Amino acid sequence: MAAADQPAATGAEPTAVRAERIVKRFGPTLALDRAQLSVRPGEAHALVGRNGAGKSTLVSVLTGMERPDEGTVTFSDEPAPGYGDTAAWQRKVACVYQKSMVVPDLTVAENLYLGRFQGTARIRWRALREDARALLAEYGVDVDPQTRAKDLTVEQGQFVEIARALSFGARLIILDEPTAQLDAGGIDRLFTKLLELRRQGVAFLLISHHLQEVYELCDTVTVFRDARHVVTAPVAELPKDELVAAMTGDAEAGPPERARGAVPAPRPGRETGPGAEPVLRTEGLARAGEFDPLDLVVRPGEVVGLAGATASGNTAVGETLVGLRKPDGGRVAVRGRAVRPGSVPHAIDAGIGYVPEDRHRQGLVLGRSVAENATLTVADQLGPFGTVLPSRTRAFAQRMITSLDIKTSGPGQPVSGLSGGNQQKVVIARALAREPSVLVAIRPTAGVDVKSKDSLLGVVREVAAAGSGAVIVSDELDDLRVCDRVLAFFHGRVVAEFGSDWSDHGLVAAMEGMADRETAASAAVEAGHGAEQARENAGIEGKEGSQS
Ligand SMILES: Nc1ncnc2c1ncn2[C@@H]1O[C@H](COP(=O)(O)OP(=O)(O)OP(=O)(O)O)[C@@H](O)[C@H]1O
Repeated sequence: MAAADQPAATGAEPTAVRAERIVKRFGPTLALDRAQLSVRPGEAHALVGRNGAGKSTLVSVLTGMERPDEGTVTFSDEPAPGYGDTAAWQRKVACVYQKSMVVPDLTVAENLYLGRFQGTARIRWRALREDARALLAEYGVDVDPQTRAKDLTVEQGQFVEIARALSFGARLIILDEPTAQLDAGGIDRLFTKLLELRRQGVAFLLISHHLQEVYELCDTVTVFRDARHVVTAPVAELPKDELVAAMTGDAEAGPPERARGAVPAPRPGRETGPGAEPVLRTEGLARAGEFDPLDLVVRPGEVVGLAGATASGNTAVGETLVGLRKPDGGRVAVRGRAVRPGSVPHAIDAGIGYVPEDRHRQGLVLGRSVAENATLTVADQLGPFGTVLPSRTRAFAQRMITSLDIKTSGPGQPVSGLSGGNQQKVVIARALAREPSVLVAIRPTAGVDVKSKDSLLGVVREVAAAGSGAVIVSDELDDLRVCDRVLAFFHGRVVAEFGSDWSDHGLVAAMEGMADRETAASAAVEAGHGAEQARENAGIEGKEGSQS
C-alpha cells in the first residue's frame, strides 16, 4: 500500500486538532480502540470507514459531546476544553450534519446568536439583525437573516451553520455526509465555499461514504476499521481500490459480497419477463404541483429506477406508491388488485414493501430492539392468536442480521445503539420481512458504506430474481445502476427513459433538465434499440404525452 502512517508530531506545525489513543466503550462495545487523527489548519481531511467503524463516535469525542474513556484531544496544541463546557467547545469546533441543527422556528438571525445573550439585558432586535446581516456577508452567505430556519434549503441551512461556527471562533468544521441532500448545483457551491474558507486557514473534516467526493474535495484521508485507525495518507497516493481494501480489511477489494438468505427463493409458477402480469401498475397517478399523471408498469423480475434531483417529483411518486401521500387522481394496482390510495397499512397489506428515505422519522422505533424493529410488519406471523413469541422474533431477526450483515451485539440491542448504516439495514430487513410483491426503496443506500451498498443493492436484485419487482427512487447513480430501466424526472414529469445501458452523462443531463424525451429516445436508438423498443422498455403505455 502506498499509504504512509500518520506522521508523527514534529512540533513545528500546529494542528487544528489532534486526537491520540482514544478509547471509547459503550457497554460491551468497543467503539474506539486507541484511535488517532490529526488535521492541519486549512486542510480538507476525509474520515472514512465501514458502518460501525467508529467515525461518529470520534466526532462526538472531537466536539465535546462524549468524554473518551482514555486518550487526549488537543486543538492548536492546547488541551481540549473540559467536557460539559459547551461554550468553550463551540469556540474550537463545530459539526454540520445533513439535517441542519438550527432551531426551525427561529429566524436565521436568532439562530446565529443563540446561546450568546448574556444575563437579563434587553435584546436589541434591530441591532441583532444588522449584526447577523454583517456576519453572513462576511462569510459570503446569501441568506436573509429574517428568514425562519425551517424555510431554508438544506444548502442554506448548512451555510448558516458554518457561518455560525466560524463566528464563535471555531477553525475546525466537521461535515457529516454534507452532500447527501444536495443536488449537483448545491454540491458545487458547497465545494467552492469550502475552498474559499480553507484559504483562510479553516480546516475541514469530512465524513462521507461517497468516495468520489473524498477524491474531489480532500487532500488527506484517514481510514478507520473496527474501531481502529488503519491508515492516513494523501488522497493522491491512495488509489480507490487500496482505499476500499483498507476499509474492508480485504487484501483486495474483491467482488461485492452478496447478502444471502434475506430473500425468499423464486416461487414456482411466478412468471417473469415481458408477458408476465405486472406486479405494480399505475394509471394516471398524479399529485397537483408534484408530479403529472404517470402510467408506470413494473413486471416481475424487474427493477425500475425513478431518477431525479430534489423536488423533481420522483420522491413524491415513491411516497404516493407506498401510501404516504394521497394522489389527486389515478390508480395503483399490485398484481392486478387496486390499492386503497393514501394508506400505508393498505399498501403494505397489498404487498408493497417500503424502505423510507428518512429512517429516523419514518423507519425505526429507536428505543426498541433490532428484533422488534425488524419484525414490526410481521408481528402477526410470529405467534398464534395475535401473540408474539419472543423466541420466534429473535430467530427471525437473527436470520436478517446474518443475511444483511448487520453489525450489532445481537437481536436484543436497541436500534439507537447501532451506527447509521446498520440502522438502515434494519429498515431494509423490515421491508423484506413480509416478502413484498414490489419493494419501493427511496435512496436506499444513504449513509451505507461502500461494501454494504453493493450487498444491499444485491438484495434488491435478488428480490426481483425471486419473482417480485422493485422500484428504486434515487439520484445516486450507484443505486440506479442495478435497474433494468430508469425513468428520469424533472419538474414533475418523466423527461427521459433509459434502458440499463445509460451513460452517467446522459442520465445526469436528464435529471438536470437538459434532456427531453426525444433526445433520450434518440440516445436509446443510438445505443442500438428501436424507438418503439425504447418506449416499450420504459414500460410507458398509452399515447405519447400521457405523462405530461
Ligand atoms: N450510544 C451508543 N450505545 C451503544 N453502542 C453505540 C452507541 N453509539 C455507537 N455505538 C456502537 O459503536 C460502534 C461505532 O459506531 P459509530 O456510530 O461510531 O460508527 P460509524 O463509523 O459512524 O458508522 P456509520 O457509517 O454507520 O454511521 C458501533 O458498533 C455502534 O453500534
